[in-house]
Amino acid sequence: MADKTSGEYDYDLFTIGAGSGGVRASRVAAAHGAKVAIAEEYRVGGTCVIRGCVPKKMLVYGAHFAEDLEDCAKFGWTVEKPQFEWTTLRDNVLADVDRLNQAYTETLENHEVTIFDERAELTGPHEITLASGKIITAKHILIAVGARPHVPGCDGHEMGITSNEAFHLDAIPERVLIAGGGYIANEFAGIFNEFGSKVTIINRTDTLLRSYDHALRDRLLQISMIKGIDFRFHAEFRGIEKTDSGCLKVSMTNHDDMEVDCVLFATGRVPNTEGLGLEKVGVELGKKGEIVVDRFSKTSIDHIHAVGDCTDRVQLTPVAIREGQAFADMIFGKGDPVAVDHNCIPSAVFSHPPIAAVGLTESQAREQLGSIKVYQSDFRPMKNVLAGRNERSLYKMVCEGDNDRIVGIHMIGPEAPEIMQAAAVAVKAGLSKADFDATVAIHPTMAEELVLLR
Ligand SMILES: Cc1cc2nc3c(=O)[nH]c(=O)nc-3n(C[C@H](O)[C@H](O)[C@H](O)COP(=O)(O)OP(=O)(O)OC[C@H]3O[C@@H](n4cnc5c(N)ncnc54)[C@H](O)[C@@H]3O)c2cc1C
Ligand SMILES: NC(=O)c1ccc[n+]([C@@H]2O[C@H](COP(=O)([O-])OP(=O)(O)OC[C@H]3O[C@@H](n4cnc5c(N)ncnc54)[C@H](O)[C@@H]3O)[C@@H](O)[C@H]2O)c1
Repeated sequence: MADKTSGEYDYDLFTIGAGSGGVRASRVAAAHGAKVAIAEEYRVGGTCVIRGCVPKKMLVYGAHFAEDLEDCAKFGWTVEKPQFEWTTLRDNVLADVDRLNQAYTETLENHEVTIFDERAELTGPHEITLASGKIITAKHILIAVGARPHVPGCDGHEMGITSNEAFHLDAIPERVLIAGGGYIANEFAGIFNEFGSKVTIINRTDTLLRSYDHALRDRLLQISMIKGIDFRFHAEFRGIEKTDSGCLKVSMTNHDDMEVDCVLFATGRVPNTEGLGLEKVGVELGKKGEIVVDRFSKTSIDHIHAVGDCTDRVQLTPVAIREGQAFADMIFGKGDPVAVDHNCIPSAVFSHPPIAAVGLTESQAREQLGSIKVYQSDFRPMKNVLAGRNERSLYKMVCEGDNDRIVGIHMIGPEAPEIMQAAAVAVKAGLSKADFDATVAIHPTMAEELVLLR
C-alpha cells in the first residue's frame, strides 16, 4: 500500500509515542509511501535514547574508569590523585542525548513525518485528539507509548527517585538505597558504587535478575558484595521519612531502618496506557494495563496496532524496533506479514561486570528438555590476573542431551554483551557444541573460552 490517503482521513498512519518502536514504524511507513504523523509528549527518541539504554551505557563507561584507574598501576601507569566530577559526565551525557534527540527528529522530518510535540489520546476509532485540542483522523493508528517506572505506594514514596531522575542529579549521593533486584537496580548499583556512593540494594525476594541463569546471578551477587554493595533480601518497603538533618529514613520489613541520602525505585515498569482512550474505542487491555496484541501486533481493533513496552512482551529496545518495522512493512509495504520471533532473544545487564545471555537457562532446559549437558568455564581474565583483581568470569553453555544442540549460553565477565551478540547468532541458527569445537580459537581472548569448553 503506497497510496497517500485519499482524503477520507488526514493521515494513513498516526503513531502515538516517538520512542524506539514508534520512530522506526513511522519512518518505515513513510518510506513505503504512507502519509504519517506522530505525537510525542516528552522528547523524540523515547526511553532508550533520552533516559534509558544510551545515557545509562555512557554512565556505565564513565563508572568503569574507577576500576581502570585502580588497575592501571600494575600496568606501569601512575595517575596522580584521580578526581571524578559528576557534573562533567552528566552534562556531557545530556548534551549527547540532545544531539540524538535532534538526529531522531531530523530522521522523521527527512521522511516527511509530521511531528506533534504534545500528548495524544484516542477519541474515536479513527480519531486522535492532541493536548492542544486539535483533532486528527487516521486510517491506521499505532500505539507505541512505552512504559514508565512503577513506584510502590508506600508512605513517603514521593521522596524517592526513579531512573528518569537519576540522569539529572545535582550530585552523586553519599548513600543510595535501591529498591528492586532487576536490570535497573543492578546497573545503577554498579554505577553509583563505582562513583563512590555507599549502595544498598533491597529486594522483596532473595532472587536478583530472576530471568537469568542461577550461576550468573550468584556470581554477580558475590562480586557485587566484594566491591562493597550491600544487599538486604526479603525486604519490602514500608515507608520513607525525612529526618531533621535532611536525610531519608527508610523502613522495611525484616530489617532495621536505614538512613540514606537517596532512594531509587527500580521496581519494574508499567505500560503507559492510562487515559489514552483505549477502553473507549474497544482496545483490550491485560491485567497490568498492557495492550493485548496478536503475533502481528494487532490489537482487538483491526486498524489499531501496538508495539514495544506498552504491550509488555519483551521490554527491550531492539524488540520494540523489530515490532515497529514488522508493523510498517506489513501494513504499508509489500509481501506477506511477518511476525516478530520472540524466541531466543539475547539480552545483557550492564552491571559491573556485565552479564549476557541467550536461550534457556540450565534449570529451564532441564525442565523443558529433560536430558541436557552443561559445559562451563570459570576463569580469571588475563587483565584481572595482572591487575591483581580477584574477579572471575563464568561462561556456561547448555546443550540438548541427545544431539548437543546449544539451547543457551550464559556469560558474566568483561565485555560479555559484546561477545554474546556474535554467539547468539549461532544459538539462533541451531548450531551444536561440535560447531563451536570445530572453530579455531582467537588467542588470547576471553571469547575463546566459548570454543574451548569442556
Ligand atoms: C534506565 C533504563 C535502561 C534501559 N536499558 C536498556 C538497554 O540497555 N537495552 C535495551 O534493549 N533496553 C533497555 N531499556 C528498555 C528500553 O528503553 C525500552 O524497551 C524501549 O525504549 C521501548 O521502546 P518503546 O518504543 O516501546 O517505548 P519508549 O521508548 O518508552 O517510547 C514511548 C514514547 O511515547 C511517549 N508517550 C507516551 N504516552 C504518550 C501520549 N499519550 N502521547 C504522546 N506521546 C506519548 C513517551 O514520552 C515516550 O517517548 C532500558 C530502560 C530503562 C528505563
Ligand atoms: N540492559 C537492559 O537491557 C535493560 C536495562 C534496564 C531496563 N531494561 C528493561 O526495563 C525493564 C524494567 O527494568 P526494572 O529493573 O525496573 O525491572 P525488572 O523487572 O528487571 O526488575 C524489577 C524488580 O523489582 C522488584 N519489584 C517489583 N515490584 C515490586 C514492589 N512492589 N516492591 C518491591 N520490589 C518490587 C522485582 O522483584 C524485581 O526484582 C526490564 O524488565 C527490562 O526489560 C533493560
